[in-house]
Amino acid sequence: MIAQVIVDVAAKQTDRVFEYHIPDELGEVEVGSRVFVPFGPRKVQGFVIGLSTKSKYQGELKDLLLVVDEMPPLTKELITLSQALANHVYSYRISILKTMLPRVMRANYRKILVPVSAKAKKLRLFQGEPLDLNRVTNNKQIAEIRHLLRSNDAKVEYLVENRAKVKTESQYLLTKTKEDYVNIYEAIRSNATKQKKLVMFLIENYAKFPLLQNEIEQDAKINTVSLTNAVKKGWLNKKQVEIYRNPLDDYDKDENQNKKIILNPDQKNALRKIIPIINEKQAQTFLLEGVTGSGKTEVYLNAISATLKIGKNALMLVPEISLTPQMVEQVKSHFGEQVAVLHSGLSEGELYDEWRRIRRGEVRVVVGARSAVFAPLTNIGLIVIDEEHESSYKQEDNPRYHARDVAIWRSKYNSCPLLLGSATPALGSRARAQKGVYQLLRLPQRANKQSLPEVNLIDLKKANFTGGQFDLSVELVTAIKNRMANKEQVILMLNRRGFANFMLCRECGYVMKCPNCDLSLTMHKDTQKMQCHYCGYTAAIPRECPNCHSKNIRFLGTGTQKVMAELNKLIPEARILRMDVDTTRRKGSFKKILDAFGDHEADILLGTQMIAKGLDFPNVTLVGVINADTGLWVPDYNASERTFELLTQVAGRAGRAEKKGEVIIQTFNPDHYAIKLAQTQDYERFYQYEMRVRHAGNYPPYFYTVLISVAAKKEQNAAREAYKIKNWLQPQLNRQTIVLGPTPSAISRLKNQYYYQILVKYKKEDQLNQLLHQIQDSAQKVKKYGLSVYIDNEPERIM
Ligand SMILES: Nc1ncnc2c1ncn2[C@@H]1O[C@H](COP(=O)(O)OP(=O)(O)OP(=O)(O)O)[C@@H](O)[C@H]1O
Ligand SMILES: [Zn+2]
Ligand SMILES: [Zn+2]
Repeated sequence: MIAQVIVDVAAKQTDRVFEYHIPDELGEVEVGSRVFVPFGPRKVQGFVIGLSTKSKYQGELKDLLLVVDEMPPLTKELITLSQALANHVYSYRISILKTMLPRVMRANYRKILVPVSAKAKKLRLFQGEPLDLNRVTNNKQIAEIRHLLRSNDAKVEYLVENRAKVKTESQYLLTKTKEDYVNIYEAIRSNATKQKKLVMFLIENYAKFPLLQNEIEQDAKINTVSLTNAVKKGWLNKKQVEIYRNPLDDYDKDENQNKKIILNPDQKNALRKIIPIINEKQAQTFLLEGVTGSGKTEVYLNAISATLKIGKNALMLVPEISLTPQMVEQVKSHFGEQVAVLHSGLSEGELYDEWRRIRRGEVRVVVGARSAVFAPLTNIGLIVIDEEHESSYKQEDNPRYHARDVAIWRSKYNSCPLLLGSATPALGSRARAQKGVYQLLRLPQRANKQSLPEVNLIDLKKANFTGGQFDLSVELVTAIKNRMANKEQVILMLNRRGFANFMLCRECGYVMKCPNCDLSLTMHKDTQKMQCHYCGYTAAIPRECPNCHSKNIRFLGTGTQKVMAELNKLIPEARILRMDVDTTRRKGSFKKILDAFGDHEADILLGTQMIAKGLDFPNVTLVGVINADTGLWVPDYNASERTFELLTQVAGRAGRAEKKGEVIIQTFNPDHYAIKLAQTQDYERFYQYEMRVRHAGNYPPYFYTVLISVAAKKEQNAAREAYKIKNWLQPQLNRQTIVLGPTPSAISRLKNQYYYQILVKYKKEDQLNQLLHQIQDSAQKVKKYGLSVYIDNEPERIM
């Protein structure tokens, strides 16, 4: 047999199928397997994407060396998907295949130097074993290595290091009959109490065996020494077994179980449309547009139940799952052990375990963040995407895929419905529903008939502030105090989008910037450093202007820490929880903070955008937005959409149960339509308005867009190459197609690279895909000049 392999070398020349002969001793090799193959002078990893009996290749095929995993990590579906996606997102197929694996399984290559000649083997350099080249730093050694390589006394090899470790534990098995153990028990000296205890345990728990070490130790307070002795005496056998780490151990399983929910008529209506399509196994996409607190989750859960009922499995995506432990708890309490969870908050081991449970067909429901769209789940009968408008569903790095597009592909492949849900659908999704491509379902009211909260706008240009800072208006502070007097809770959001805490000199206007990037440095109080958010560069906080040495410098902008200090001063009795990137860095900290807030251990939850979505706390009656505007001036065509969506979502956290909610939004632009329409939380009106804006500007969803970015160390090289691309591309496109640029990106320099970009807006271009692939291919050839070209299909950000 012959294996068709995609090798793990990301380059144009290798972005194709290579054939290898499968030697008999490897047995049957399946499609989807990870393999190890000789490739030129090296050995590399690859994926088997097909099998054949004949080859067109004239010469003799090399042998496949080994199969890495017991079970092929990728399914046939995922192999097929990888091809379609590579074409769509202008990525090498190997990059896609690797993206489909959990992080832990993406092999690390270790370069090692292996002695060849007898002379080399005796060298001190090797000390009897190959040398790890990644560890070599000293110049003398490097010279010696070069010399050995040139004289062919040594060669470089690549070792694949699989980081994923299976967790094992000791398991004990019985060796004798129950009667035997009784006899043994009788024979033990009466003062050997530990032995007696152990054997009695074996007799009493005879039917429960085999048992894991910690099960025995926990149950019977029998220690390891006793167990080891028992094995020596032949009373027990011991072996190592594989166990799964359970990431949901710390979730309270029946928290929601007592809450019996009777579906309201809108929810029932939605399900009446969805369930027949699940049963008929049709690839229909639904858009569930339901206001905040309308009970979309309940619709998802019922649809998943219906899917399981017909013997099919369900895949559910949520944005950054660690942000919504509430959602995970609900799914878990409904479907219990049949659920696997995949997200970046898990440890590598936990992720690997969950992933294997899915691959082995041991679970029926998968919940996860963006990359879970590649879960190796089979027999899929329903895909759900919650908060489908979330921009985190688009991966910003190569491969630049959108989870929604992948879900649509899988829905077609599996012939099953896709259910998208949001209170603020992406404009493009809503437009597709308008055209009938998706079926629109609406939940226009909150689940319990409670009205949406009332929203007040505070004009920051005229506001009265309390305290010495310009962060908190009198109205907002008064409202917080009122709510606290009622023992109700408050969510305060500080918008960090397009925003920084930077240093400005009031004498000469100097702004402290990163020497590598074109960005101002952000001040971090906790680390006492000025930091670049893109490359990580840090510098000390200056006491005087680095430019003119004036002491008259200011740190502008506000941060959660500063607001927290301010609140502590103004309302000393307030208990405040802070939630931002700094307080949530450690695993599990999200859940801790949210649990504490849910248990009313604090009055105020103060956080960045991460608290805007999905939270459901019945006791929250006031939501305050400290600064609504920062995102409005980001130079992106969708800045208004993002702002409307964020404000509507965060407003929706207030008054979700019996008590009525109130929202206060502080803004410099109370007349901007995105803010005014967020005040009424009227998505449909925003949709109508924004569609006209997009139409006038020839923007999506009226046009498709592709962004071509060119990066180089020297600015003129990036610009020159960008013009070359445009001049080559434009004459080959239709007249109505718009090609904008090249322009320097809004952030034109990042990590010492200059960026120029071209935006192509088009309605119909049959050749474009092929032309872009050509651009990508020729970019490979000029790579030696330090140029790189990125192609982003339907970019979420044009900066
Ligand atoms: N039929 C119902 N009757 C009473 N309460 C319900 C019903 N359906 C859902 N709920 C409750 O309403 C609250 C809001 O529901 P859910 O969190 O699903 O809203 P949502 O639509 O996802 O909102 P958001 O978009 O703001 O996240 C929850 O506490 C839920 O338990
Ligand atoms: Zn930088
Ligand atoms: Zn200065």
